This record gives sequence, structure tokens and C-alpha cells, in this order.
Amino acid sequence: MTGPVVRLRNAGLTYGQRTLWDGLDLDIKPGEFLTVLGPNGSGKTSFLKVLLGLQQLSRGTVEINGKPAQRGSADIGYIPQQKAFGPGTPLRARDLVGLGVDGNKWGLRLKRAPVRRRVDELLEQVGATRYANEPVGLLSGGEVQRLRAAQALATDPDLLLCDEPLLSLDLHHQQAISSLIDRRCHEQGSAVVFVTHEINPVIDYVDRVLYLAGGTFRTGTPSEVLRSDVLSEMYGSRVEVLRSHGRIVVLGIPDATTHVHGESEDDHGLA
Ligand SMILES: Nc1ncnc2c1ncn2[C@@H]1O[C@H](COP(=O)(O)OP(=O)(O)OP(=O)(O)O)[C@@H](O)[C@H]1O
Repeated sequence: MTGPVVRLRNAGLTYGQRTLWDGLDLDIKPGEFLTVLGPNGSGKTSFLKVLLGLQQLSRGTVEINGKPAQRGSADIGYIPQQKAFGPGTPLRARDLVGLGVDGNKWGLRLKRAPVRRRVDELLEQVGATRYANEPVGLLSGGEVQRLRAAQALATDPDLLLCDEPLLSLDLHHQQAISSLIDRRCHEQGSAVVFVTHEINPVIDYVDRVLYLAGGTFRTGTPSEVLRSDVLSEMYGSRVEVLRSHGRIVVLGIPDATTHVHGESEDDHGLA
């Protein structure tokens, strides 16, 4: 039997006086899609940084494929939170994707033709063929975001980390990228950790939720976690999870963040 891709034991992260989360025990298996939800500043990006080996835990342990998390792991693909390139960046769209294909094969670069074919295939999958030869500094935010997704998928990673990967994508490309990530997860067996403020575009793909808020966390299926009683307890004030036209609307979150979730409690018999 294969072990978990990610294993956290009694994991905690504290910055100064502020504990973001603590006592987190979590296994993420191959082919599992975990969504990380929570308000601004709750520690979602920090959680990804821990998995990337860029942030030390304050307590506990984190393992990726049975080894302590470390920087530059070839097992991990990462779609970072959106970053723009300067207008003069001397890199074409296809070069950025190509870095994902052979950029970490120290001195052992793949032959040019196979790399080109793989890059073309990835560009097509994210709908970026049209601008393959454009300098990245001239592309829109959404166009760059699609290249970042292609680059992260290039290595067939065991673990795919996605930090708000659908930001600035139109609906069509949100669906294209999220279903690409879903196929990588559920057909090819990558574990996916997907940080988002809006679960709606991926609700059909999510196996489990990690909800961070108020220095604490909850894990479970969407129907176990996205409930009035659970969120009210986490936020320490009354939060309403309402059903409306088959969607869940979360109201009353203290920092005025309102999540719209695309799943009905009815669908899970929680009414
Ligand atoms: N290296 C650090 N040292 C001290 N504090 C930090 C550090 N990194 C992040 N923080 C703080 O920890 C909190 C969590 O940050 P993080 O970026 O993980 O939140 P987030 O949930 O991803 O937020 P958002 O939804 O706004 O992207 C923030 O208040 C941030 O300022």
C-alpha cells in the first residue's frame, strides 16, 4: 500500500504571539483533492510554504513522500499566488512552461524535440497556444496564470500546490484550469492542495476541506465543515450558512469576508 503524499503530525505555526494553527494531524493521500479555506491572514499561504519547505513549523513534523519537507522537491508542482512579470522580462510564454519541463534536471536536459512537444501539449491544455511566443511581460494576469498552471503540471508532480490559481481567470478558463487540476488529481493520482476564497468553481472536485480561522482549524468533507454550527464555533460569533438555489452562502463572518459556496447542505442531508 502506498503511504500518504503529505503527513503532518501535531503541526503548529506561530508568528510572534500569534498562533495560526496548532495540533494539526493530516494525511493527504495520492489522488486526494484538499481545499484550504479561511479569511485573509488565517495562514493558508503559510500552510503551502510549510509543505514547500520554505517555512519551518513551530511545532510538530511535516513529511512529503515520507521525507521531511525541503525546498526544491521534484515531487511538488506549485502554482504560486499571482505575480506579474516586468514588461522587459526576456522570457517567452513557452520558455516559462519549458522551465517546468526541464528546468530542474541539473545538466541532464531533455532532448529538444520531446521538450517542445511536451510544452506544446501543455500550452494547448491551458489554452495558451495563441500567445506561446509572446514575451511574458506583455501578457495579462489571467494569461500568465494559465502558464503558471502549465508549468506546475509539467513534471507530473506527486503533490500539486495551488495558491488561488483561478484568480483573474474568466469563467471559461476557470473551468478549463480547474478540470485540468481535477484530472491530474483523480485520474493520474496527484495529491492536490488548493487554496481558495471561492470553493464554488471546484466544489465538484473537492474531497476534503481544511478550514483555517481564528487560530484554529477544522478538517472534513465540505458538508461536514461548511455548516453554521462549525463555522460559528470557529469564529466565536454567529455565522450563518444558508442554502440558496443550490448554493451555500456564508454570512456573518466577522472580518466582513463573505464566501459563496456552490454546495447545498440539502445535497448532503444536513438540513
Ligand atoms: N514570515 C512571517 N513572519 C511573520 N508573520 C507572517 C509571516 N508570513 C506571514 N505572516 C503573517 O501571518 C498571517 C498569515 O499569512 P498568510 O499569507 O499565510 O495568510 P493567508 O491565509 O494566505 O491570507 P490571504 O487570504 O490574505 O492570502 C498574516 O497575518 C501574515 O501577515
